[in-house]
Amino acid sequence: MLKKAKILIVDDDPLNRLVLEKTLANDHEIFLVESGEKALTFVKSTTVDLIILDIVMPGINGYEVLIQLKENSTTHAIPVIFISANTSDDDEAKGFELGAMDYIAKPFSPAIVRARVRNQLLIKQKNDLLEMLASIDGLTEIPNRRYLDESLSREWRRSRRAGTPLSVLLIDIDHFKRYNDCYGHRAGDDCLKRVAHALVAACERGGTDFVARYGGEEFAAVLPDINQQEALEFANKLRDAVNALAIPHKASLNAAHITISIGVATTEFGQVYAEHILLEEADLGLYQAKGSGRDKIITRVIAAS
Ligand SMILES: Nc1nc2c(ncn2[C@@H]2O[C@H](COP(=O)(O)OP(=O)(O)OP(=O)(O)O)[C@@H](O)[C@H]2O)c(=O)[nH]1
Repeated sequence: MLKKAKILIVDDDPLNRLVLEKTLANDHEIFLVESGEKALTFVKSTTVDLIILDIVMPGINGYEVLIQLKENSTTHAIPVIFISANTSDDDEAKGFELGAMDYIAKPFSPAIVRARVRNQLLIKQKNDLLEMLASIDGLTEIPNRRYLDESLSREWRRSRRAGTPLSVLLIDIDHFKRYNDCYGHRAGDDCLKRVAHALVAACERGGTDFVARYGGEEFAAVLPDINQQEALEFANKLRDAVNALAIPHKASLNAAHITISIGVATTEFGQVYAEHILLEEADLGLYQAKGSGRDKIITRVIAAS
């Protein structure tokens, strides 16, 4: 049995909103808004399981709403069903190309709307589960590189489009080979887990900030809307969190405990022409942090390109 799903209905026609609400309110929790702008504002503060979206509306239309939902890491996975009186093949094809899950023609049959909504909610439940399993690193149980790469790609597109800052951090445990050699691989695994959990716990903004395991003893973070100074503060917090663990590392050449080095790359106005540039710059910063003694943070701002 499905738990009551939250469904957002976006339609400028009050009668359509009313009929859709009556059609679905028995089985689901319904929210109604009359414009694309209000829909985008609503999903910033409320998590919904499905959106039923009209296409032709005053202000931004349904296609544009969908584009913006797809570009945002917290809303990109919400299934969208278009509901429209525009029923040409081209309209429908455009909706699917933009990522809509279904397309219902107006006037609609309540029974068909209910059935299609139920189908999409079942698909979403299964997708969420698969997505979660595919995005988690097996050892540390934090997001993996796949999750990070997808998130970076999305956030880079958003930053470029909106001209907003975006920062990327690459974080590497110092002298970890020596740790493995000294304490054994199993202790190395435990150390990786402890560091991973400390990094995750240091992320405060919940949904938007996260730390992923990037590979081996390397971690990474994607920070939307974060400029160089804020990224540096964030990196300092991560470094402090790992230092606070005080994991003994007698084979380290720079401290008596486990430390991390961090490279930070920032685009202040979304002017980076490819997402891999951010990772390359962060990697360069990390290389410099290692070269300047480890347990260090080096930030790099990417100029217009
Ligand atoms: N225990 C354990 N070790 C790992 C894992 N993944 C990578 N490593 C080890 O991490 C070590 C990384 O070594 P290097 O790349 O030489 O870097 P480092 O010793 O940390 O030196 P610097 O980065 O220069 O401070 C290697 O010995 C890898 O075997 C893992 O999942 N578990």
